[in-house]
Amino acid sequence: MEYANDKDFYPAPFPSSGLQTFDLQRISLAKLLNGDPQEGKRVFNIGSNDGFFYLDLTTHAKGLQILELAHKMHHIGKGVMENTPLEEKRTFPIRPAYVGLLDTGYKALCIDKDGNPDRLEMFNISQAGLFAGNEDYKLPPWLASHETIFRTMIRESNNIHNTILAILEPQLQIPTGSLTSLHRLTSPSGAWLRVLHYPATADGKPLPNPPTPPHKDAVSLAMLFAWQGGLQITPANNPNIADHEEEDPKDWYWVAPQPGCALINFGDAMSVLTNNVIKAGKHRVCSPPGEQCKYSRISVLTSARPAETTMMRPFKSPVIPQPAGNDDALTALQWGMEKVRKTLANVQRGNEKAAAEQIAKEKEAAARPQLLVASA
Ligand SMILES: O=C(O)CCC(=O)C(=O)O
Ligand SMILES: [Fe+2]
Repeated sequence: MEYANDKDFYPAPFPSSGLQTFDLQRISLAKLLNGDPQEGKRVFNIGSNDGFFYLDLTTHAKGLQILELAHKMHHIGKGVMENTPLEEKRTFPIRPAYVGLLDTGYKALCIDKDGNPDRLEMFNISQAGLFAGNEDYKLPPWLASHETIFRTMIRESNNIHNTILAILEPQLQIPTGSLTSLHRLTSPSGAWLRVLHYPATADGKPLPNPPTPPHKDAVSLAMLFAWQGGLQITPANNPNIADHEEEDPKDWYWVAPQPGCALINFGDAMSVLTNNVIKAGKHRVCSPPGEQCKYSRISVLTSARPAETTMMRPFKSPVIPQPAGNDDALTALQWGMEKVRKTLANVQRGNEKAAAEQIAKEKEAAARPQLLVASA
C-alpha cells in the first residue's frame, strides 16, 4: 500500500500493547460488489450486533479509487485546516441554529486563549448542495479549488454506501430498492462529506475529556477514514449500557486504524427504519493513544442519510417488529434536525466541562508557587 508508511498519515505507530482494543471483522468490498451471499450475511450479522466493521478496500479497483480519494482528502484537509486563518474559515457558514443540521460549513468547537481552534474543528460539504440542485450552494474560496475531488469523493462514497444498504434489503425482507431509493446521490437529504481536525495538545498529553463525546450518528451509515487512533467504540448490544447512561471506562475499546480499510458504522436512522434490527454503533473520539498523541489527527468521513421527505418509521417486514401505538413519525429532515441539535448540545456540555476543568487546573497551578513562597 503506497501510503502505509507515509509519515503524514502515520506519524507514530498505534501502540502494539497495553490498550483494550476491539477486533472488528473485516469485510471484503470485492465480495460485496460480486454479491457474495456469505459476505452479505456477515454484514447483516454485524449490523444486528455491534454495528461496526472494517471494509477492506484493497480487494477491488473501486475500493482503491476511494482510498486514493480519501488520501487526497486528508492532504487537502490538513493543508486548509493548518494554513487558513480562522476568520476566513468562518466565512463558510453552517446552517442556522433553527435548522441545526451539521451538513455544511466550518465549525470550531473550541478556541484556545491565543485564538486558535482547539480540541476539534471540522468542515462539512453538503451532498445535496453539490448534487441535488435545490439551493444556490457555493463553496468558500479556501475550498472551492478542490470541488472536483469533493464531488468525486461524495459520488463514489454514495456507491459504496448503497452497495452495503442493498445487501441488507433481502435479509430485512423488504423489496429491492427499499433502502437504496432513499439514499440517492441527487436527493435533498442532509448527507455530508466531513473532514475533522483534532489539533495536537500543547503539552503532547491526552485531553482529559474526549473532543467528540459518546454518540450515535444521525445517519444511515458512516464511512470513516482515519490513520491515527482515537476512535473508541462500545459494543451496541452491551447489556451494561443503556442509551441514557454514562459508560463505565472499562466498556470503551480502542479501534486500531487498518491501512487499506475504511471503518463502517450504522447510524440511528437505520435503527429507526428497522426498529433496531440493525443497530447503531455508539462511539467517541479521544486524543490519539501513545506517541500518536503528539500529532494532530485528521479524519475523513462520509455519510448516507435518508432523503429528507422519508417518513422515519420501521419498514413493514416479517422480520421487523412493528411498534405499538400511534404513528407519529417525523420526516427525515425533522428527525435529523432534532438528533443533531441534541448531539451538539452534548458536545457543548462536554466542552464546557473540559473548559471548567482546565480553568480549575490553571488556578491550582498558579496558586502553587505562592504557597511555596508563603511557606518558605
Ligand atoms: O473523527 C472521527 O474519527 C469520528 C468523528 C465522528 O464520530 C463524527 O463526526 O460523527
Ligand atoms: Fe460519529
